[in-house]
Amino acid sequence: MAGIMAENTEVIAALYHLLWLAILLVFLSITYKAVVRFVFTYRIRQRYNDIPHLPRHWLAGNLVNVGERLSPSINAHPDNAMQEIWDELGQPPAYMIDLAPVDRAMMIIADPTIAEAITQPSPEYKYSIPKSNTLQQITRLVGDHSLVLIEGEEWRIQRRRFNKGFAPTHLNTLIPFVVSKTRVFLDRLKGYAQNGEDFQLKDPASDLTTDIITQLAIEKDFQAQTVPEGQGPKSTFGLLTSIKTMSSLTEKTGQGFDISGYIHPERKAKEWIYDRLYTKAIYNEIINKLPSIKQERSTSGKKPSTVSSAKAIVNLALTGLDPTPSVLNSTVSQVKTFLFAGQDTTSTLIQWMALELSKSYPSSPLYSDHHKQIREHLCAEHDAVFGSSDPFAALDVLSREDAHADELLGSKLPYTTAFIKEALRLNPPGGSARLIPLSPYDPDYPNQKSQQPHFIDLPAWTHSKTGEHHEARRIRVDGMRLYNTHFIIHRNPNTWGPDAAEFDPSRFLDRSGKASVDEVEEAMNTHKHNTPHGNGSTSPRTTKSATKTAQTDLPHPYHISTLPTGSYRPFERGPRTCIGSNLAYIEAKIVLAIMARGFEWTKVGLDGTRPKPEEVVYGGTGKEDVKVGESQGWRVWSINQVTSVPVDGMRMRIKLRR
Ligand code: HEM
Repeated sequence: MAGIMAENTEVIAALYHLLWLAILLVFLSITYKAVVRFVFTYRIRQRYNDIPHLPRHWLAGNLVNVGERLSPSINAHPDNAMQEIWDELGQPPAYMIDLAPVDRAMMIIADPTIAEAITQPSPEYKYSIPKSNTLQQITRLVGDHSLVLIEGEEWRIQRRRFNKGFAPTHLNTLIPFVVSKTRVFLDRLKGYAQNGEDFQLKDPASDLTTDIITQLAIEKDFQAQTVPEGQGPKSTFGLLTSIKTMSSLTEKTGQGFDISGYIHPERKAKEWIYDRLYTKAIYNEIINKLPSIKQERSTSGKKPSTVSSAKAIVNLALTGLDPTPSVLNSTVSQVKTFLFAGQDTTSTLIQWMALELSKSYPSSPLYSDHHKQIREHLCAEHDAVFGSSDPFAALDVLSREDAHADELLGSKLPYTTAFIKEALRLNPPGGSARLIPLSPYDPDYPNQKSQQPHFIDLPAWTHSKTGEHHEARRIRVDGMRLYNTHFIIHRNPNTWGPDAAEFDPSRFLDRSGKASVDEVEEAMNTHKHNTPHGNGSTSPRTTKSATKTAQTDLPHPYHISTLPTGSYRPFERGPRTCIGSNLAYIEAKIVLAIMARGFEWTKVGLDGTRPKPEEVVYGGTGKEDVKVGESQGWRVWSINQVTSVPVDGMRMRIKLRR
């Protein structure tokens, strides 16, 4: 008995010591982390003083004064608050938000030359400065091997594998399918016109883009436009519902601090379940395709000689490869990426285009003669190319085999293209966030100890309010997140001129206003291969900021061809440019060809006619629309739903025009 007691005492004493040891280890680890954080904060406070910024608290930096403006309760995309701060700071080329000790500092970029410098290759960063780790928040949505997330050689190999699926030669084979799906979209619009009820354009537009991207990616027609909600792929656990749910559950970066996002177990569980369902469904679709891909190979004995002989992007990407687990995993990630990236972005573009059309009708409170002229130009071009007898003739013409639809869409619609470009300029659905590890030691990147300091050139600028001049200077940026804020870059009056906030497609037309779009593209890409300097420095070749050459015969004084390189970048530029831009243009051109001539658009609610109190107001803010609308000057603004989307789903009422 005494022996057992003694043994127990020893065990208890040993456990007691272990407990103390554990407490000591936890204490040391917390102390170590606190010291690292302290040093990190100290460095941040020392390093970036040369970059314009709002006043900083000695301990909390900009956490409070910027955090208040980014609060999720404001229900606006962070780009809006960032533009507000930029204005307040006098519109500098870039400014800093200091989030230490909670997070690293962030640079908000408004100047195209800086944006260009960080997205072009350099000796240090072969495929441009790496993406920010904040993007990891979309990992479940797009898969961990997604093109959007991966870096280095892995990225290069994957991009090469999938580029062919988005090449114009391949996309052109898809035009008949896009046209046939746009017919279904047209039928839905006609339905809304007939019943005269308000609707959110986001619904038919995102169903259309879903139908197109699922076909292109995995050759699967889910008939998103006709399947009723709650059935088939739109049932509770259906594939289309899974994508939407995954997207809505994704944490929104840059949206201030929201504790519910971190501790919501129900949300985490839901995310896990839908991720499993979604990934499995995509995986099965790919597995089911393997026999036909093999068949294609064995019948031809070699790879298909033209990309057009195989339609789905996965077919193209898997042809000639052994379907090893790693190949299949990365393919699943890319398909998830395409389904996500191919839907909301293009649907959002369609919605903003409709808003601009609505301003051309006297019923709109935002009516202007300028908008009416723009619509007339647009319709005249459609009359000339597709014939004037039927407003929907574009769909018939484009489906005729002898029509050379690719040429029509490629170069015969310069005004339409300019209209689309302008809609994307004012309302870019995304931006690009990059990150350079802190030198010489970064707590999040311990393997990067030997890295050199990294500098970029901040061009000279004049404070928009005080008129104070600031000389150009080199600023140190390692350790920072660098955010190319397309929303600000595209609306920067120092680049785009005093009417930067106005919708005007002539910025993208040539002298005659009729030239082929290729010429405009050429002008835009003149400095395409602009490579930054080495030695840990990123410095663009073009440093002029809105330096205007006297080109009075251009249709717009701030014509795209006169602007600094990289002023226009809705799809981002450099190696990590969007893979789907050609597809987005094809879709937008076909849709615009029926929206402009076929319907009279009336915006309802925000930016349009004010609803009566008893009317149901729906959209991102629900019945709050009216209240929030008042505070925001009754304009449609964008909110953060992974990409930037119109707050009210673009609520419209339409009539058939002819
Ligand atoms: C109006 C439509 C679209 C806009 C404005 C747009 C915009 C962008 C932007 C700004 C990026 C860079 C993101 C970053 O740097 O983190 C990007 C990348 C990407 N986009 Fe798009 N996108 C559009 C449509 C599409 C479509 C239709 C697809 C595919 C089906 C697509 C697939 C991708 C992919 C895979 C990437 C990553 C490319 C890489 O890093 O190699 N996008 N897009």
